[in-house]
Amino acid sequence: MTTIPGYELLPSPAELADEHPVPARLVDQIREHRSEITDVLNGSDGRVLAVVGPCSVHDPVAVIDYAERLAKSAEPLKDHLLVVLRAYLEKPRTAVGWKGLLHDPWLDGSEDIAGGLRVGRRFLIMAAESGLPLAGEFVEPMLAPYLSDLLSYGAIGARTVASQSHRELASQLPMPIGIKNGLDGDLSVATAAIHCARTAQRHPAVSEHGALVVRSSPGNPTAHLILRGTSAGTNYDPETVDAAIEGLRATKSLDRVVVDASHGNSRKDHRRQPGVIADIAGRIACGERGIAGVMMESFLEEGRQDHPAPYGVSITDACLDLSSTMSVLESLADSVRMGRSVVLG
Ligand SMILES: O=C[C@H](O)[C@H](O)COP(=O)(O)O
Ligand SMILES: C=C(OP(=O)(O)O)C(=O)O
Repeated sequence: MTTIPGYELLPSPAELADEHPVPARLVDQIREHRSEITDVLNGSDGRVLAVVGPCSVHDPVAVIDYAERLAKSAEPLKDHLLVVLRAYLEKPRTAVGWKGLLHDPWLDGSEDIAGGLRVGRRFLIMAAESGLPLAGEFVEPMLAPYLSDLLSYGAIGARTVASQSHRELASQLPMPIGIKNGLDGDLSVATAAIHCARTAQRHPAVSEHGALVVRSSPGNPTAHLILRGTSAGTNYDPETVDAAIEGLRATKSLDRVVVDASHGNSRKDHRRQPGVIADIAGRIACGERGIAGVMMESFLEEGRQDHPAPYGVSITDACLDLSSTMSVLESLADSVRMGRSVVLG
């Protein structure tokens, strides 16, 4: 094999999957999780989706610890909430910064992406053993085939919602895809992205054997909107949710939304997340059906610190601690139960 200066050859997605195969029982579990999440999103399952976990995975051991504790504590809520673990291995940056475990697994700026793919895949297999469905954001479309078989929920973020290649990727992915509103809050961009993701596309992609191919994607009917707030403020108020749903209906898209309590909706202050969820929970208790789920940034300990941070503390966005997260989820589960009795009369 010829080595070209400045290039480093990566294993193909198939080679990496051979090195770190998904055990058969997890393949079945992931298939079931994707279908359960789809049912919750379209309302045929009356539970509410709760995508919770750290802003980013920088210490796989701490996140597995978090996942095991979350899975155990959330078990009693399972009739009302479908809890999904944020297992985010890539971070989109506003300017420059650490791009996540996949890009820089040793957190030393060496950007060993081959190492990151291996560590990331091993981490996702171990996290799936917690029994929780896993969520991730797809930042670099070329890296998606390395890990997408392990995720049950995907996100396209605020910084890439207008990107054609991300919309094409969403049209091919085999799991429900949440598409965030952009930083400026213009919902028409996210609505257009959802419409594109629902539509069949022919587009360039990387095959499982690492070849550059033209792929025919069927379109993803599970693409839906995540309201994450804007650079200027929040966007989970009833009027914005109703306007968003109207826009989604106009393009015959999935007409229920997920509200991200973090980011613009908490104005980047993690302590505001419980208030956002309490507001949503109150509306759900009164019979609101347009909100299919919530997202929260949560880790073992609250807040954030630059690397090296203490065990269980985020090194990217500030998080709510696990015990406060559980209180929030317990109240949300109560509201879902109450809302169901309102809807059923
Ligand atoms: O969710 C995490 C961050 O908000 C996102 O990656 C952007 O981070 P940055 O603005 O610190 O670059
Ligand atoms: C980067 C994220 O969100 P957003 O795209 O909304 O900023 C995230 O959820 O990690």
